[in-house]
This record gives sequence, structure tokens and C-alpha cells, in this order.
Amino acid sequence: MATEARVLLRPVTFVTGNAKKLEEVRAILGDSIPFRSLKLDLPELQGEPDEISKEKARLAAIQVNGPVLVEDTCLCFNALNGLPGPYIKWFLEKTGHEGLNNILKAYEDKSAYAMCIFSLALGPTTEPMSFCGKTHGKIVPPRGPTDFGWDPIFQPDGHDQTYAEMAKDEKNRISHRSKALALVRAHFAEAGYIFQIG
Ligand SMILES: O=P(O)(O)OP(=O)(O)OP(=O)(O)OC[C@H]1O[C@@H](n2cnc3c(O)ncnc32)[C@H](O)[C@@H]1O
Ligand SMILES: [Mg+2]
Repeated sequence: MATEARVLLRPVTFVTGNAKKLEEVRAILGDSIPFRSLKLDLPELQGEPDEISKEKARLAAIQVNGPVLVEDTCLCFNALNGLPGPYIKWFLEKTGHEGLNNILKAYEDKSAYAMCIFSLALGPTTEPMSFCGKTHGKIVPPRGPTDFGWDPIFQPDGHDQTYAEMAKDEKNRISHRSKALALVRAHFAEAGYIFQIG
């Protein structure tokens, strides 16, 4: 049975307060999905990553009054059963790369995964849908440029460079963000949205 086409009268607005995320989303999506961006720092609830991301989408859709895409990024240490997870932003701000390494000194297991959960809300009254991408790796002492978050301390499995040391297009090929965005694209292809943007 053919999927019912849904007409979107406005481009999807990707809402984030983080310029580096936006840069990667632009590079990964190219012109595959028509979107514009809006810089807003949305409040983030505590809870499970999926719910934090969906709640961001609900709040963004109310502000934009149209279709929105948001994402929430987690850095999860296996020794800590997934923490800091969604709270990585505050851990990074308060303890830095060194502090994050020090936390893991108490444990043999330095493995971690980067996770990105995108949430799409078609409007302020529709329930958001989520798309999750993960890349597994380990936490290492910082190496490489320090222009994006915890990139210098995350070394993905199968690579001898940290995210920060990698060329941007290489990170984008294997990253948690690109895996989640592949699912977003597949959803757009299947859902058959039609953009009628005047
Ligand atoms: O407005 P939003 O989209 O929420 O942007 P944010 O910067 O607040 O981002 P998050 O709430 O998702 O918090 C994730 C933290 O991880 C950082 N981060 C996100 N993606 C990253 C990546 O691919 N590499 C390194 N650091 C990343 C980001 O700078 C934050 O400190
Ligand atoms: Mg945030």
C-alpha cells in the first residue's frame, strides 16, 4: 500500500543553540531535506535521553509553530552504566577533558559510546518521532583541536585518531550524528512528505 503523502507548507526548522552541530548537520544532509535553522537554547529536562530529545522537539514546535527537528547528544561511559549520558554538557563544562578522564581512572573499562537522538515534530500538536545513532569507542587523554565539545577525548573503535583529529568528512562518515541522520533521511523518503513552500 502506498504511503500517504503529507504536505508540508514550511521547511523543517532545525533548532539548536550549537553552531558546530549545525555545521555537521548541514554537511551531512546537504540538500537532501529542505531545512532552515534557528538558534534557540531550549530548556532540557532530566530523564531518559529519548524523552529529553522528544521534549525539546515539543517545545521547539510550539515556538516555531511548524515542523521542527532537534537533537540531543549523549556521551555514555559503559563503566558508569551510560552516565554522564545526556548530562555530558554540564560535566564537560565543569570538569573539562581532564576531569572526564579522571572519572574513568577508577575503572578498568574506558569504553564509551556517542549517541545522538534526533526528534522530528511535524507541528505543535503532533507527537515527535525519534531517530537514534550510536558510535562505539573509548575515552582517551585529549588529542587534536578543541573546537567541538568532547571530540578530543573520544576515539571511535577501529580508528587510531580521536574525533577531533579526524578530517571533518571522515568524522561525518562514521559519527553518531550521521547514523541518526541516515534514519531521518530514510523516514523522509518513506513518509513521502511533499514540500509546498511558497
Ligand atoms: O541547543 P542544543 O542542540 O541542545 O545544543 P547543546 O550544545 O546544548 O547540545 P546538547 O544539549 O546535545 O549537549 C551535548 C554536549 O555534547 C557536545 N557535543 C554534541 N555533539 C558533539 C560531537 O559530535 N562531538 C563533540 N561534542 C559534542 C555539545 O557541545 C554539548 O556540550
Ligand atoms: Mg542542549
